[in-house]
Amino acid sequence: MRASAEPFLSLRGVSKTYRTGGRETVAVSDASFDLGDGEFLALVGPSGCGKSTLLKILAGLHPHDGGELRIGHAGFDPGRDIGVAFQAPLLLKWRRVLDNVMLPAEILGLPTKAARERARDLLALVGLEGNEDKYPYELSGGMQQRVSLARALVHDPKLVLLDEPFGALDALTRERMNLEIRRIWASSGKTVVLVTHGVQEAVFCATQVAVLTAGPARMADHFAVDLPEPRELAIRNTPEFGALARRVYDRLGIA
Ligand SMILES: Nc1ncnc2c1ncn2[C@@H]1O[C@H](COP(=O)(O)OP(=O)(O)OP(=O)(O)O)[C@@H](O)[C@H]1O
Repeated sequence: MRASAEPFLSLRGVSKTYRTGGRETVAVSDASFDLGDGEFLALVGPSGCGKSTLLKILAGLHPHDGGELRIGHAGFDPGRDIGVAFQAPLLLKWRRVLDNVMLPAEILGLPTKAARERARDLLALVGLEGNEDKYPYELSGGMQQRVSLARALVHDPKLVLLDEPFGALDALTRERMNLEIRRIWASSGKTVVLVTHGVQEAVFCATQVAVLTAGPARMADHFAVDLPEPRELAIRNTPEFGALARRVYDRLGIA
């Protein structure tokens, strides 16, 4: 692990209750954990357990209404240093693929030439070389999701928040993207938080796994994944991997 003395992320008793139409929904209760610099955290759990809500709190899109949250070190700028990719790709349909990827760099006023080069490199990295001038409607759902992943990285953020970014991909592309996101993570030193329903994906990708359960939403477990690096897909067949995956299934009450 690459944790420094002061954690990059620190949550203590973070909670969030939605109040709509006279109804209250406890989406997150008592989320407490530390995450070191350059760690890769997977938030895993069933639908409705509050994973997306927790990610949106980290992204600064939703306020939390209880507990304490600290992100980044001195000089960390949430507007500049966070990259987010959501379940839905949310591309602008009137902009070509390259211009969609460029969007955060434009908003932040980063030098155009360097940003365009980086956008092209990222599109190649996610397997979309040659699609730069297409419009989103010309791409499959999985390709659109990969554009949104490239867009989340274009401004070189320190913290990357990924909400089920591989959900719409076929199984083979999903495995390839798991390897790619690990490669990007390993070579960049970024801190990554990945929301997923996939137990195997969580254990394969992450250095830390947090298990959330629904009804009521709460954190059921949080552990380090001490598997050797770099990881290849075959690691999923080892007893060590199997034991960690079983631990998650147990916490989720899946026999
Ligand atoms: N904007 C909102 N207003 C009211 N309730 C909400 C809102 N967003 C989420 N919820 C509720 O909060 C709970 C947690 O939702 P959340 O989307 O965080 O779960 P999730 O674990 O990400 O689910 P999924 O895996 O299906 O995306 C659910 O009961 C959901 O209905």
